[in-house]
This record gives sequence, C-alpha cells and structure tokens, in this order.
Amino acid sequence: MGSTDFSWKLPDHPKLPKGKTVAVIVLDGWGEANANEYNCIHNAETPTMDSLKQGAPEHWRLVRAHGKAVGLPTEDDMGNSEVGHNALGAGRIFAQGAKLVDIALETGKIFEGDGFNYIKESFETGTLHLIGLLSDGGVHSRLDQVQLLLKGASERGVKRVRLHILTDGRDVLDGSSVGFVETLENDLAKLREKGIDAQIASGGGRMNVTMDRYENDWGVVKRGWDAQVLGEAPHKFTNALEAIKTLRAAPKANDQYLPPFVIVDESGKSVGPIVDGDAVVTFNFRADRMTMLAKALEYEKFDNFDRVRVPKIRYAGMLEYDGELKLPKHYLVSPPEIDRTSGEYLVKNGVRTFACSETVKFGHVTFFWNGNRSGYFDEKLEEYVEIPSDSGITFNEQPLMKALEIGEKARDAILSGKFDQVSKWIIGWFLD
Ligand SMILES: O=C(O)[C@@H](CO)OP(=O)(O)O
Repeated sequence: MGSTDFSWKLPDHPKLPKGKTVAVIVLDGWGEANANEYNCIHNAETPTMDSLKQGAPEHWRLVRAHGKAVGLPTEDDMGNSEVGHNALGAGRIFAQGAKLVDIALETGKIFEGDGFNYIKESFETGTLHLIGLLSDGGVHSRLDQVQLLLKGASERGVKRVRLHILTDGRDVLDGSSVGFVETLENDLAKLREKGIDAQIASGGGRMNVTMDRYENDWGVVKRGWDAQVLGEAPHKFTNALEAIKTLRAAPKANDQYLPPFVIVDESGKSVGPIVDGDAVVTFNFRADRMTMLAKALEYEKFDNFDRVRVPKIRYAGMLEYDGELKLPKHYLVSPPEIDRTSGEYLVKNGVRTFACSETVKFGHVTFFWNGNRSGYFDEKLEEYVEIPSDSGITFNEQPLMKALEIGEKARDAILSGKFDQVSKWIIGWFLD
C-alpha cells in the first residue's frame, strides 16, 4: 500500500467483541523448534502453554521471528528483541539495521554519506576510534562490517586507528572472543604493514562494560568511559589477546562479564585514550545498548556520572540510535523508517493501551514496538509502566526477569477497566 492510499480508521474486528480487553503478551525467547534433547522448551514442564495450545488448536499460530521475516539479511540470521518487536509493533517487515549497513557497505554509499565525511575531517591529524561489540552475532553488530569499515577508512586516508572492543558470549558462544580478537589483530597487522598505526586500545565484557540499556546502570557505561576515553582500567596489558586469555582464566569468568582493561605501551601508558580532535564511531547498528554511551559522548549537559574529561571529538553512530532525540547527530547509515505502527493506529482510533515491562526490556514494548520512537503517541490514551530491574544479578543465573510483578501489573490494568481494548506486556525467558 502506498503511503497516500491508507486510512488511519480501523474497521471493527470481525470476531473480537468491542469493550473486551485484548492482552498481547510477548514471550521473549519462547519458541517452537525441533523437538529434541537440546530443546529446553520442549523438554520443560509447560502446563499453561500446553493447555492454551490444546484448548484451542484452531487459534494456535506460529510467528516467524528470525531471518527475512523480520527484515534481517538472510534466513541464517537469528531473531532478537529489536527486530521482533519492530515487526510485531509495526505489523509489517522493514529492512533492519544489519541489512541497511550491509547494503551501504556493498554499494560503498556508507563512505560517501555525511556521517563518514564528518568523521573523515579528523583523519589527517587525529585518531579514529571504533567502539562496539566484537562478534559475528549479527544482533548488535557484525565483525565483517567492522572489517569493511576499517578497510574503507584505510583507503580514505585514516592514519591512526584504535579499537575499543566489547566481548560478546551472549549472541555467540562463550569463549569465541579469542577467535574474534585474533581475526581483528590479523587485520590490524595488515593495516600496520601499510603504514597505518592501528591497535586495539581497550576492552571488556558487554554486560559489564558500556552496553547497559534503558538507563538501568550507568556504572556499566562509566567503566567503559574510563577505559575508552580516559585510558584507565583496573587491568592493563600490552596486547589484547593476552588480556582476553588472562581475564578469561579467572574463576567463573566469561566473555559477557569480562572486566574492563586497557592496552598500554612499554612505559605503561595507555595506547589509545580519546582526545580532542579525534573521531569516534560506535559500530553497533542496534540502538538499545549504544544509546547511553552516545549520550555520554554527545551531550554537553550530562550528570549520570563524572566524565572527568570530555574530549572535543567528531562522533558518529553506525546508525541514528534515537530518531526522537536525534541521537547521535551524525551517523553513517540511515536507520529503518518505521511508520504507521500499531500503537499509532490505536491512539488514532481512540483505543486506550497499557504497556509494561521491567527496565531492561522496557524499551522493547515502547521504543522498539513503536518503530524506534521514544515517548507516547498520545499520553491521554496510553500508559507505560516500567518495573525497575534488579541490579547486580546475572540473568543466566536468575532468569525470572520480574515476570511475576509484570503479570500483576497487567492483571491490575485489565481489571481497572481503564484499558478497554488492548494491554501489552512482556515476560522474558520465563518457563511456566
Ligand atoms: O540482550 C540483548 O541485547 C539481546 C542479545 O544480544 O537480547 P534481546 O534481543 O532479547 O534484547
């Protein structure tokens, strides 16, 4: 349907009676797959889901949540909350960040755009810093995209590059960080052969360093800031491979939660703090876990932690992470333009909606659901409730993710009668 031949008016549903509340419950991480001994959902006792399925098999439908069905580049790309909530909220398929970056790299357009031209101004006299998740998970970033970005920058005059890497182990196997660092080090060695001063400067595990989301714990971003910008961290090494291997050898250590480290030269000086005149690119295409760092890098007024030193830099995101906040101001690839989402249709038809989740998933049922848009469409008709997440826990050990509290809030919302048609909420990784 073209953008001009549509109407905001929703016809009455042929079956659903008016005046009844509809609950949209996103069971994040729940799915049907081959029934074998490795399938935990298949093997678990799931009486509620079983009764729902058996009680009304004619209404039981499966939704594809990965690959092209949610706008990812290939069928091999696993789904994730961003693309899933974008697709559910919009009810349509949009090419997602991963795909848009692939296209921009393939066509070379990424190197012709305003964002790249902006950071390029620093190549002659400053350092280009690349900060992001180092893995091929394809959820927040992809190593091959970083490699192409490095190649492109090297062909366009960059003289000094520093990588600030975040190890994954969440979208990919724990321990795979070693291989990714080896690959990156090989690439950097080739750049050095061409006369480019290229090195890894700092690192840390994604859940411990930088990649917090929805302002759950600014301490995570501060640990990253200290290492990346100030060049300070509790652990110092002279090369990144040694850093990862040593830190992983500690009891219970894993890629997701590695502590921050910096790489230092023979005199013990950090090799890559971010200073005035440098360029910075955050290479994650997915927004939720880059927005906080983007604010720290870009905002003049900022009181979430003491930045100590705020360098005057040219900063660009791989994508624009928040279209409402226009954050960051510069980016290499334009984000998907997701319009006419279900939330907007509902308010335009006077339907009162309620959305609830815990902090670390809150933006999923608001920001992602509404097409990467923060805030309400119409505050009079919508209510968003955020339940503070627990801090200081690891979800692989305590996976309940406030499911009971979310359930109670949703129940209260339904019983209140204030939300006459729709209630949507979320439970993460919850087996009944
Ligand atoms: O934690 C996250 O950032 C991703 C995995 O990388 O999970 P989800 O898509 O469920 O938010």
